[in-house]
Amino acid sequence: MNSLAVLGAGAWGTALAIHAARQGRAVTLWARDGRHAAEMAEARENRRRLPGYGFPPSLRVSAEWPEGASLAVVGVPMQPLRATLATWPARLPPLVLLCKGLEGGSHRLPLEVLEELRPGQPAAILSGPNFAHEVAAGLPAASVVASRDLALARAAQAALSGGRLRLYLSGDPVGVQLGGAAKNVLAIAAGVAMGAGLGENARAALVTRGLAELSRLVVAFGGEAATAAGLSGLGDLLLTATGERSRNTSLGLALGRGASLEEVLRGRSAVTEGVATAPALLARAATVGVELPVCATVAALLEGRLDVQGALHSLMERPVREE
Ligand SMILES: NC(=O)c1ccc[n+]([C@@H]2O[C@H](COP(=O)([O-])OP(=O)(O)OC[C@H]3O[C@@H](n4cnc5c(N)ncnc54)[C@H](O)[C@@H]3O)[C@@H](O)[C@H]2O)c1
Ligand SMILES: O=P(O)(O)OC[C@H](O)CO
Repeated sequence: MNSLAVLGAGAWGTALAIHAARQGRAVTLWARDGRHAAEMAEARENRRRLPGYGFPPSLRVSAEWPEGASLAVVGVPMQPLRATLATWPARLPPLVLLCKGLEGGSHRLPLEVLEELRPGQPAAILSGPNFAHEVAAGLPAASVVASRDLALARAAQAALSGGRLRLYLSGDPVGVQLGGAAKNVLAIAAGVAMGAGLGENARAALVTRGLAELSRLVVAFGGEAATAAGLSGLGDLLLTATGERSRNTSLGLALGRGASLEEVLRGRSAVTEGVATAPALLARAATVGVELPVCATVAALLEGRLDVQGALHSLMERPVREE
């Protein structure tokens, strides 16, 4: 691997750029906004998205398109992915997407959006239990890099593993992407339960039944049940649904305490992927006849069709069945 580009200076892209540069790799962090790039180059830190973590010397910041990279990590969130890709040059190096979610409207997974726009573009997905600030702090973490193109996934694994970040390889990109999408929606459910004072029993039940929903969905889409039980599924669900640092859980907490969705979103600049993903996930699951009761309840809450008591009622009054 010669040089690595990180396209998009959000929190997670920046953390991975810092991590890779610490491993001695030549890394260019590209920001679309020239002012943001200039600020980062001056401060040697991304004060807008990941304050407090200085850039290693081998991390270069640029608003100029990084030519000649042999691999590029894409740090753009799910909803702006399509519009952002459309502005990029025709020829791109192999890509590693970081986003977790489904596109509203098309209900597509990240690699599907890419394939639709750039047919044949080599790409992988990286997903797992990773808060950006912990990786930037050099704390130990693990994640999964998945692609149908295992040679590319191996190249990404080699380029980004090292130090305290351990990447596992997977040939199940659909299962990995569904895990990253569903955990955001399920984390909102966990947050609502805690915010509304429903108790830790309720949270554990929601997370576990949510994992069962995810497993059914992964298998229905031709993925492996083991992927749902791995880092990108159970692992990320554990982290996101229990960590108050999670934007999805904290949004759920606020809703559970009685705030409206508009109030919560008004106060944030960072993405909360579960909001747009909840209805998209349901629509996608309906195409293969998979029922997602916990995710459906979150979607109904977000759309204002249910309040917390109504949500609780709709889940508890479902017919009892085998686990
Ligand atoms: N932050 C984390 O800890 C973390 C960890 C793992 C995965 N992820 C995933 O990585 C993706 C990026 O998350 P993040 O936390 O780095 O994002 P962020 O909110 O910190 O930054 C978003 C980045 O995308 C760019 N962008 C382009 N178009 C945009 C638009 N229309 N709206 C918002 N931003 C736009 C912004 O300029 C910015 O660089 C998400 O899908 C998220 O789920 C995040
Ligand atoms: O803050 P969240 O909820 O977007 O979660 C961040 C990461 O996806 C955790 O793996």
